[in-house]
Amino acid sequence: MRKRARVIYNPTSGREALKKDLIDILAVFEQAGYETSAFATTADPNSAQNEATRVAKAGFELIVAAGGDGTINQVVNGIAGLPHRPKMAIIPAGTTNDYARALHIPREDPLAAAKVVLKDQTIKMDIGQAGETYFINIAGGGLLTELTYDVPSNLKSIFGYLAYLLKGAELLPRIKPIDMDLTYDGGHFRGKASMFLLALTNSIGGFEQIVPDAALDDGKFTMIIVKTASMPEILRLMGLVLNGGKHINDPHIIYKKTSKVIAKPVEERMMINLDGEYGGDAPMKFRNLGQHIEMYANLDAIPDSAVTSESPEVLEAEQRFVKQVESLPDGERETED
Ligand SMILES: Nc1ncnc2c1ncn2[C@@H]1O[C@H](COP(=O)(O)OP(=O)(O)OP(=O)(O)O)[C@@H](O)[C@H]1O
Repeated sequence: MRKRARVIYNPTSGREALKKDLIDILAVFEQAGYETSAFATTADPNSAQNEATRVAKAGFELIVAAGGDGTINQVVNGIAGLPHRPKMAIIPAGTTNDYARALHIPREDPLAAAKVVLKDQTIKMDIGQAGETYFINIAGGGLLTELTYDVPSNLKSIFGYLAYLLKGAELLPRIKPIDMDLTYDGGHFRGKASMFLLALTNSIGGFEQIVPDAALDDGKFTMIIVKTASMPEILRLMGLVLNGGKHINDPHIIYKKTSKVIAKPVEERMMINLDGEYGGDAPMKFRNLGQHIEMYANLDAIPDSAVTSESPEVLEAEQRFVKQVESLPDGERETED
């Protein structure tokens, strides 16, 4: 039997280019050896997720997520918990398209994005699990991340967001550090911070310098804790970001690699942001599922530093080691309070 592919596309996302090119996109996947059909997502917010689960259970070999980062997130949520997870391909059609940027998939031309499949290059991507939900790119908590819910979606890039904050002066008094308690591989932070972020790729809000050294398949999040909440300090840090990622050594920043995080609020409520959407309240456990979903990517264009040569077995051994270290009494571990 021929391999089967399902294109799950959001007919409302981004430009009309996706719908216009759909017939040609289907032909590309046929050319790649897949018997291909298409499903248009509906106003039901779970439609992409449900369809992804259905076709994965039916044994399809490939799901093509065509839309914005929200559609990719939903497809991943539909398959991440299943034992048989089809491969994925990405056709970006949103506004920011962080995920396609990380995989070096063309972002302006849906047909060119589809043709990446013809190169037959894939990468087994790490994804994150937070409670029962999965995320593909970024999780976070703290008041700086909570404010994103109020931001119009066309400003959801980090810098558009800062401009919005500076303009919308009524939001500024809400930015203050809150007490948080974060346990990560080999360390612990308890103190005031304006946000923490867990990144899976180096592509956040349209920028590649916030997490300059994120690897896509090393089984680890890059964690950033921003300890200051002063707007001039945050703007200075953004300046360091633009200046080649120099923020990572700043004393206001904790920058670590970790495969697991437990986030607990101390006194105030801490809402958790998963891929830009509200994802429940802390306490929350985050786990990196190393090399969990195989995706077509433009591997030639991805820098070597973003791809590990480690096999899943080596990653597993590393994670076992981390567990052993975590079971040591606190005094034998590094702490940061
Ligand atoms: N047929 C539809 N009618 C109305 N809403 C839809 C439909 N299909 C999907 N949606 C909604 O679109 C949202 C997902 O959007 P997606 O991320 O794909 O594109 P986008 O919003 O253009 O991207 P970006 O977030 O990058 O701007 C979800 O909230 C989903 O419920």
